[in-house]
Amino acid sequence: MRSIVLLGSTGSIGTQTLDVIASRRDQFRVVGLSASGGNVDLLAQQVIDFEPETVALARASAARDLQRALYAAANERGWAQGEYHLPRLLLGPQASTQLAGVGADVVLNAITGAAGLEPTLAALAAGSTLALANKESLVIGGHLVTEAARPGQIVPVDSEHSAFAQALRSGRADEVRRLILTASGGPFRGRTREELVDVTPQQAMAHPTWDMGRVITINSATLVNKGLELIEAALLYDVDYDDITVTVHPQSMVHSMVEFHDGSTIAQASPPDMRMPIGIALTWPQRLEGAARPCDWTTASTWTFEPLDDDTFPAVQLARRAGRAAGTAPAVYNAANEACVEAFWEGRIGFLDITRIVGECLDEHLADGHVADAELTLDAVLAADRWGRARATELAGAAA
Ligand SMILES: NC(=O)C1=CN([C@@H]2O[C@H](COP(=O)(O)OP(=O)(O)OC[C@H]3O[C@@H](n4cnc5c(N)ncnc54)[C@H](OP(=O)(O)O)[C@@H]3O)[C@@H](O)[C@H]2O)C=CC1
Ligand SMILES: CC(=O)[C@@H](O)[C@H](O)COP(=O)(O)O
Ligand SMILES: [Mn+2]
Repeated sequence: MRSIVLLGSTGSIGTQTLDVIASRRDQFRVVGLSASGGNVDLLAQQVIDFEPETVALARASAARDLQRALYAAANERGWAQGEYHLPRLLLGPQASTQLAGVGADVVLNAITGAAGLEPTLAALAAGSTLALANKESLVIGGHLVTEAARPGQIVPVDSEHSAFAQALRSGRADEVRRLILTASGGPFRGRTREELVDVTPQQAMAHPTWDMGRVITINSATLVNKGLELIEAALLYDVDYDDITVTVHPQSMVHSMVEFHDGSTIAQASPPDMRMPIGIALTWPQRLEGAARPCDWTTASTWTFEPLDDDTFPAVQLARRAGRAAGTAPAVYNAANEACVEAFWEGRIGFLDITRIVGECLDEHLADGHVADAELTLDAVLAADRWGRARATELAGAAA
């Protein structure tokens, strides 16, 4: 029986993780759940269903709402007070970090954004296996995260990196020639820049193959998600940026590939369903039987691959720059993007402004304020994160 702490339990990855666990109570015990406090009704249902010992809420003011929601959810099931479980509550901005550090067998970090960094470090320090969906924490933390981990302690949940981990088992590290990172291309694949000027957040949310949270869905539309994944791959598998190729594969059936030095390419394929990578991350290195449906070979289908249009979607090139510069550059890339996604969502900037502002922030940071990789500290990452957000918000204001 593995004990699981699930951070970000009310989100897209969080709910799918609980879906995987729900039918396998003999294998997994949920000991902790965390959320920001934005959806206490769902969190209350999860508490009643999974009976975690501890619940962490980033917004302390949501605690009372959670207690009310728990009472209402129990009432709905006809339970009186005392008949349902009341977890210990951790409250405030550090609550998920405290929960991540309790020493569960597996901490699955499915928080969105840079807020996942300290929980990631706490899970590693506590010796837990870190099932990592929150790619931002690895990207911005860089070697602070990889060096805090013992070999194999970080298991990727991100579908592409799960594919790499699975394919890499086909050969030795010194037999790998390059990684091929697949991208769906997002909802605007094939469009020109002129055709992207007026696109709306609603159009950007129409991902062709995956149903995901807001930030990652907008990031898929700009290709910033692929930029983050490029840095994630370089850090996880210690591969040079020159040896990672991005290819657009609109069907999202092949989740990524590894090319070996004998000319062989090993691909991992399955329908776009996160329960597969979530399942294998919870039981790595074993596979979790029945985690998701396999490919259907009874009907005709076509899988296509095409080069990325870097002129229309500059996010991957910007990430290559940030990743190569390392140090605090990836933190600025991510923070500026998070601020821009919010500004785009609120109608303060246009779609093309997102990568334009991220690029400008990166240029300014590299010219002045960049902390090199050798000098990187947690404080430097957090300062770069604050600076990137503030500067991007300023530039977004000027664009409005
Ligand atoms: N969705 C997907 O298919 C995939 C997602 N990922 C990655 O997984 C992560 C989560 O994505 P996704 O599930 O889509 O996101 P969602 O927006 O759907 O969910 C985010 C979750 O994080 C919680 N949260 C947000 N801020 C905080 C905080 N400061 N402290 C604690 N909890 C917080 C939210 O709580 P609340 O509801 O209370 O606001 C919610 O539970 C991201 O890093 C994403 O890039 C990677 C691959 C695929
Ligand atoms: C499911 C998953 O891992 C997402 O990160 C997915 O990759 C998004 O798709 P694209 O960024 O390729 O559009
Ligand atoms: Mn992915």
